[in-house]
Amino acid sequence: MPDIQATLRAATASGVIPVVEVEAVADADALAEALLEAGLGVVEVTFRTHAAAEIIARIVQRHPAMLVGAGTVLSPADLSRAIDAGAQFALAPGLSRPMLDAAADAGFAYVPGAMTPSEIQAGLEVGISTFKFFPAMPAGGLSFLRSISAPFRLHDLRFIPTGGVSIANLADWLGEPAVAAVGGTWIASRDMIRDGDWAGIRRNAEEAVRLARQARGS
Ligand SMILES: O=C(O)C(=O)C[C@H](O)[C@H](O)COP(=O)(O)O
Repeated sequence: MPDIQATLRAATASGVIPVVEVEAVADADALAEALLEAGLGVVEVTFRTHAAAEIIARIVQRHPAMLVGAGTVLSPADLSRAIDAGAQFALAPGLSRPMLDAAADAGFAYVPGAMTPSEIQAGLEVGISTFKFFPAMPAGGLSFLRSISAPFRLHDLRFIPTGGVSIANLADWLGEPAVAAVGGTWIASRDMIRDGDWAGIRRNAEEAVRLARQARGS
């Protein structure tokens, strides 16, 4: 099992993580290709469709350049399915004790959601310092994130804001040192995937990569 911190560094290296809901296994290849062609080597495949585990397995097997995260992982059973499918990391919108325990037992890179100081503390207690910040915009945006993370300044927290993130605010988020990457469905929305709009997905991904590079001065 690769080092958890190294996996999370790789997953956040581009600054952008597309969050996808894929219904049809047949769409996995075209989606992965569109993202990879745009220079995005990471994707979060959410367990919001019954095909999620199969889609993860397919991308892992056929597109080794892609780092595949399992998203919306809400139970230890989902986590096992994600790991068996070959996912390299897992994320959730929230945080729960059974999930923290299951991920620790598996030694697996798990990014729970946090939008309260209590959730941050619960993660820190088990050695987790990278959190999804969800729902980022409705919760109060960057100023809210700065406020809740301020007391934890000695803990080197890293956040992945999702929920209302888009090209309109991506640069603001990535300008914040505690933000490791942003995530969102806008790059490859459910409708775009269903309609097979691979060109549109590639364009969105290219734009996100370009803006993220600009924002980070890289
Ligand atoms: O399912 C998860 O694991 C989540 O944490 C939630 C997602 O990241 C958001 O649903 C993305 O939100 P939008 O980009 O505004 O559509």
